[in-house]
Amino acid sequence: MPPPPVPTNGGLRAAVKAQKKAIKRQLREALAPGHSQMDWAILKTKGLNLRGTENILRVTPSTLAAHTTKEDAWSCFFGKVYNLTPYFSYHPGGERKLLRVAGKDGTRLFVHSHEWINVEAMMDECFVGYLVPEPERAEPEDD
Ligand code: HEM
Repeated sequence: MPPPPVPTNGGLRAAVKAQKKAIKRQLREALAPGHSQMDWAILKTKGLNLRGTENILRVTPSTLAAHTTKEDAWSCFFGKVYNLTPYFSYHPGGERKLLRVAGKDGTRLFVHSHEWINVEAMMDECFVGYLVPEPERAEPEDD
């Protein structure tokens, strides 16, 4: 097989720039010690209430939209709503990516980034409830 083409000067510069950018991102989003996926799995076995609610709820889009801060972030994946807050510091893709989907349906971005990840299994202890449509408003009655 012939060797790969040597990049021209411009191509090389672009490659180095992309590499530096990737390293910067990795450093910025490095997980703190004790925050690996194994640590997350262990945390889930501790019997803590990670969902932050007592019962499984029916969540409307407007209720979902009220949970947008890092301290209180809900998102929906494949029709199921999860409390993201406990997972922020464990997410290998960084906290900012999770915050992007807080308060809304994150399925599209989730699938775009890693469709192979089993969100149901990883976030089972953070399951808040099912996304349901807004209740229909009663029409005012004519006299
Ligand atoms: C609760 C939902 C989520 C869970 C459980 C989750 C879990 C994970 C896991 C386990 C990885 C590591 C994958 C690997 O090493 O192969 C990862 C990486 C990543 N995640 Fe997520 N994720 C979630 C939501 C999201 C969302 C909504 C986005 C985008 C907005 C996102 C973007 C990314 C990116 C870009 C990476 C790659 C990081 C890298 O390789 O440097 N994730 N996520």
